[in-house]
Amino acid sequence: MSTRIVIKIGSSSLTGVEGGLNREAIAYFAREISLLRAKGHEVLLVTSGAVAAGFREIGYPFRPKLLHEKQAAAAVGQALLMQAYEQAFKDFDLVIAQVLLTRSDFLSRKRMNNAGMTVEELLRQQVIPIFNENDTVSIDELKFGDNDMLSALVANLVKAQHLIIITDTDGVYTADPRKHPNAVRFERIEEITEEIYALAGGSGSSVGTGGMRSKIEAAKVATRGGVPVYVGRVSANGDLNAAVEGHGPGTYFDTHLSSLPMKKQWLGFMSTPLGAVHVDEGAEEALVHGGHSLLPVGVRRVEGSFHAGDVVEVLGPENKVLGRGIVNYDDAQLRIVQGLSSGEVVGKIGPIHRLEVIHRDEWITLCM
Ligand SMILES: Nc1ncnc2c1ncn2[C@@H]1O[C@H](COP(=O)(O)OP(=O)(O)O)[C@@H](O)[C@H]1O
Ligand SMILES: N[C@@H](CCC(=O)OP(=O)(O)O)C(=O)O
Repeated sequence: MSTRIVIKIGSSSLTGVEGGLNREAIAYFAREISLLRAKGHEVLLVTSGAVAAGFREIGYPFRPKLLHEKQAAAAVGQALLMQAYEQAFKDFDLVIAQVLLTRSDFLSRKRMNNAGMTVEELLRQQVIPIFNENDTVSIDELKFGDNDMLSALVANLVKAQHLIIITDTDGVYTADPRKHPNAVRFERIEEITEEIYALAGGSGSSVGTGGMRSKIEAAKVATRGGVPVYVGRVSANGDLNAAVEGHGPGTYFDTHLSSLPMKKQWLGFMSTPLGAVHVDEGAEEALVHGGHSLLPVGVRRVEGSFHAGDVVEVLGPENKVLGRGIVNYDDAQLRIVQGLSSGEVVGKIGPIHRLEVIHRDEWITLCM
């Protein structure tokens, strides 16, 4: 059956330690992807490597650390990267498209939906969309930084059936295998727990950015969105197909969920909360386990400045983030009604449009 597959290739798999593109690697990935296409699968690529490909060309002796230097290197490297992909895919009669996105594109549902429609059209026309972060315009606070999270958001956006994150290690180990040779690989991770987060370290190479931690964060977002994830190395003929078919030598992250509605994905993983609402134990139980809305009576404290319709984060009695929702009160109003029963609320501020602080349809739980 034809499936939709998002493949993320990290800098470490595309470039040498001293920068510059590894054209053999690109030719190899093009061949592997062409085999998936020949089987009728739809393939979308998320590629890193612009900075790594460009820094030597521009004259820097090593991968730059300053933002404007990285942006300059990426501007040079992105062109080289796409040129290399274009040549490599041409050998298989495959047409590619460049899609550069920033985190702020995902903050706006309108821009995100527009990007989604363009990508659907590219796929209809049998084109392979190749995504990267638009490094030259991204600003530090809004950067993906590495492309792991971008690949998860793209996989959710297009409702992919697989997200394959290709890196330079055979998956997730009990510790960074570069530093701990006795570390053991996880074949399957059914649930991403705090323990799994704790054992994942940063990048082990001089060209990679996020390390295993950012891959696990990305896996969490993708699996919550209903997309199963594979993390591993892909280097021999047939490896990519094996990874897609479930017998790759890396780590699989299961999902028991069907794809979340786009509105909830946006709420949970793309929106920016403008304030925080602290709730008591009863409200935590109602929101997280009961599937109920948040009422004023459960609110203990309000932080930040926001308007009705904005996104806020909700924290439990132990300051744990429980989830996010769209709030129906301005922060000033909410401070007046916090802790009040429903009858008291109307007495205090008069007739209101919606009593719930956050309606359950506009809520996503993030603590499970
Ligand atoms: N628990 C772990 N299991 C596997 N790899 C880990 C772990 N902790 C840290 N790493 C490091 O993460 C690196 C992969 O991430 P990164 O360098 O960002 O690669 P990429 O460029 O492919 O995104 C590995 O080479 C490894 O050194
Ligand atoms: N957008 C950047 C990604 C930076 C990066 O190193 O990412 P990754 O290799 O995925 O950890 C680039 O193309 O260089």
